[in-house]
Amino acid sequence: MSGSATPTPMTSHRCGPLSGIADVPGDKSISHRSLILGAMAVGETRISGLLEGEDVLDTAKAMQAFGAKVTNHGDGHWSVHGVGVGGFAEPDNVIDCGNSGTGVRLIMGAMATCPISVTFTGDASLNKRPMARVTDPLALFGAQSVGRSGGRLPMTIVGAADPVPVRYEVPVPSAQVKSAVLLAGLNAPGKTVVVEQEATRDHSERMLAGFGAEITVEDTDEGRVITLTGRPELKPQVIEVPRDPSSAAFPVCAALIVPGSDVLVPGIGLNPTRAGLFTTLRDMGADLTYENERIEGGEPVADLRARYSPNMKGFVVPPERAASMIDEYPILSVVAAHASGQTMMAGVKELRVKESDRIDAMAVGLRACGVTVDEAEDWWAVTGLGPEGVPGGAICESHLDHRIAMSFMVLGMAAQNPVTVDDGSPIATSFPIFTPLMAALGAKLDTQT
Ligand SMILES: O=C(O)C1=C[C@@H](OP(=O)(O)O)[C@@H](O)[C@H](O)C1
Ligand SMILES: C=C(OP(=O)(O)O)C(=O)O
Repeated sequence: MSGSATPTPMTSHRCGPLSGIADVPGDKSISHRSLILGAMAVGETRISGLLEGEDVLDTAKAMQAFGAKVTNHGDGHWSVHGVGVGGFAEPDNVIDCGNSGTGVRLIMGAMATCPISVTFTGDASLNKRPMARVTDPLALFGAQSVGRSGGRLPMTIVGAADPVPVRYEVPVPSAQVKSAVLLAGLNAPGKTVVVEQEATRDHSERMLAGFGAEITVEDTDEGRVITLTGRPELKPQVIEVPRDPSSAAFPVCAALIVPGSDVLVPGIGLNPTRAGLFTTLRDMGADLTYENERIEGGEPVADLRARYSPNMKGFVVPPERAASMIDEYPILSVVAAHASGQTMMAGVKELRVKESDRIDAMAVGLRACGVTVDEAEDWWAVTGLGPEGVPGGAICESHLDHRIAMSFMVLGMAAQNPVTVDDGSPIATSFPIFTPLMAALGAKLDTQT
């Protein structure tokens, strides 16, 4: 669990060129889903390349509490002996999902159509995040929930003893909500239909099909319509988790802004529902190339090569691209501070309900480092200072948010004065090897323990 009682300040100093190969860890979204679907299959799912970040480890513990046998064989190799759809046992203690919105929301979906009662909690960040977006559709299946005011954790969900399938139009662009409904639909007899207006990451759809569920996806006038037939017997899988594009974003963006850099980030998934940042960086004029493009496990994959890019221009990021790069706006704002002109990021109010209010967290820290940022509820704009870089020299708050902490560490690599975050410990939730990986490329990071 992140957010230890003792915060760990971290400082990033201006560094020389970054160079080398950055082997980033496994994809967080796919890692959570591998464990959860593995726990809902009958037999043993084997997983390699699992992200061993705190968020995913909390999901592994939860699956064990529901009766699945989860084994860590070392070096990213895990196995999950599943209990079958509808086979979750009632945990005998509270399920603590730490810092993870994905973990808690997907697990709520998976248990909501089982006749068990489960209390969920998380850290100070997760316990502030909205859960009604998930408990509202789960109520349609017959699940009941009682939480703190505003639909916050800690929260108890009483799963439906006699679930009914539902049709649900997701009101916010959220893969977590979509996935919670689909996972609940697994144990409802008949067809559960989810409609989304904007395509969000489609790992649940792809993986459900891989585990043998009957699932169809149609693009229609009313949106993307996903139809799942309940009560399948899920077949255990052998899963190789691809490397996480959201983690790749940090060495890629650092290389673009640190003079003289040339970094290769191999084996990154370029699923169009995840690759919006890389498209945007190229639109801004970044020297970012896709090498050795290939298909792996049915997904487009490439080695990303990022070189110092002093001529990047400010850009209006199309709002319809937001879902495909939702976790990457904090690090994009750091690149935008090094472009010439303004970068406008609109249609992004979801950023306000992540591990922190990410618009506010970045805006306050960037301003303290000498960057002009304008913002409203649904948009923000960064005025770039060009390749000279930013003054820096501030202590920025990470608000228990790994992406904010890593973004400010990257800012410091090219800033005129060191940049400090008050607490770097949340980085371990998604990218536990961030510090040694960046240091091996040439970054100068100090952790005060
Ligand atoms: O489904 C997922 O794995 C995720 C969905 C996104 O959240 P939302 O569904 O809230 O947009 C994203 O921010 C999160 O890091 C992972
Ligand atoms: C938003 C994120 O994660 P989660 O919602 O799972 O906490 C993230 O990793 O950027």
